[in-house]
Amino acid sequence: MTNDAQPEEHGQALLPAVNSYTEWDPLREVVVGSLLGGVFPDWQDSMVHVVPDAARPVFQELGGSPLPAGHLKAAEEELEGLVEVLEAHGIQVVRPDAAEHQAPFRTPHWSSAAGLYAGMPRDLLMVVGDAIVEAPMSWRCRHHEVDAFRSLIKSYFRRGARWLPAPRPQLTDELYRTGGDAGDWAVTEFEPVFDAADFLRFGRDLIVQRSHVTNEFGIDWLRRALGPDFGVTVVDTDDPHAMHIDATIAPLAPGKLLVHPERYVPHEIFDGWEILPAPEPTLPHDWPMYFCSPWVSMNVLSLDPETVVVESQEQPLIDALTGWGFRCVPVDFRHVYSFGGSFHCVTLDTVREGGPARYLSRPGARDPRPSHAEQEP
Ligand SMILES: NC(=[NH2+])NCCC[C@H](N)C(=O)O
Repeated sequence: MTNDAQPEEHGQALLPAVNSYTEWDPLREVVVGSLLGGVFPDWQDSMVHVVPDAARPVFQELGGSPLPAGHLKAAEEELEGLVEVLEAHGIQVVRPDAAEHQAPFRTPHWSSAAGLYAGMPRDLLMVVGDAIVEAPMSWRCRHHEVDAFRSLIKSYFRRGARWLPAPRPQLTDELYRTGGDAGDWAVTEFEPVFDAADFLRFGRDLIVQRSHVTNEFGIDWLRRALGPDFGVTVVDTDDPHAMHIDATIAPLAPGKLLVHPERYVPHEIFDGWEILPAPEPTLPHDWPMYFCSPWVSMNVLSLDPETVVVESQEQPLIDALTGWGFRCVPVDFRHVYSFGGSFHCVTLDTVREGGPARYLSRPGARDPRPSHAEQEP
């Protein structure tokens, strides 16, 4: 495992340093996050919409404190296990730099008691073709999360990748909606914000959900930054805690969509795709889950259109995927679940085979809404 792999090292076909257009093409290189030194996030009221109820007092009381050492150590060992499995499949694995997540920081407008971790690159970064996009994340504690990945991004840039950092968000109080009606989003249209994990890539089309961390302004910014070669379509989901689409929809191969049976809302863009409802997760009800729901069971990672990395104890999902014709690669990951995600969340696929093909039913699909987000009154 090196942090400076050369494209020609990817085996038979020469591929650019960064090349990834879908969630399923054969994987050649991937970033795997690290939870080392991770801390509980400094509480912001906007988190109330997405943090599991049981975790709220923990965040409010322990914001900025280290994540529980024993559980974190087990999670880091599971991440190492994932790295070994990926390398055994001939996939190049690169990791982020160590970072001082406990360090407090401030801007002229606000301060944060600490950062968070470098465990979920999917939330922060997105690869679209040969471009690495840095997301303007709305949680203040994540404002410097990219620092742990910057040496990797600079290395990819030096080897020919495009680098698209979104406008650095101000994250002033005007961005956050406190209180309001149940249907209101936690973030206003004050400035462009999104988490990269609210998007999924289908070749020339991306889909995205509006969420408590992704606003229309952010979706508009990305649509314009990617230009006319890519369509960006907003799809609805039925998740009151909406943050990150990859535990609601998981494209596994061309025409095969794994979905959360309640959160998934049918959309014409998936016409012709086989919709595969994920079975109930098997996580014990008393398992510590600080950041997300047990439905991260469906947050799988495709190594190629036939092969999927699945949590080893999610037997109903393994059986279902096997029945749908996939080869499942089981990896222990329940301790990682506790800190916010699973295989798709903790990875960033920087090199996959394949190119900008069309897979969705409205070629060049675009959201018919106006080309810019209306400003909030
Ligand atoms: N990229 C991620 N961290 N995805 C995690 C999605 C978790 C989702 N909000 C849930 O609670 O089910």
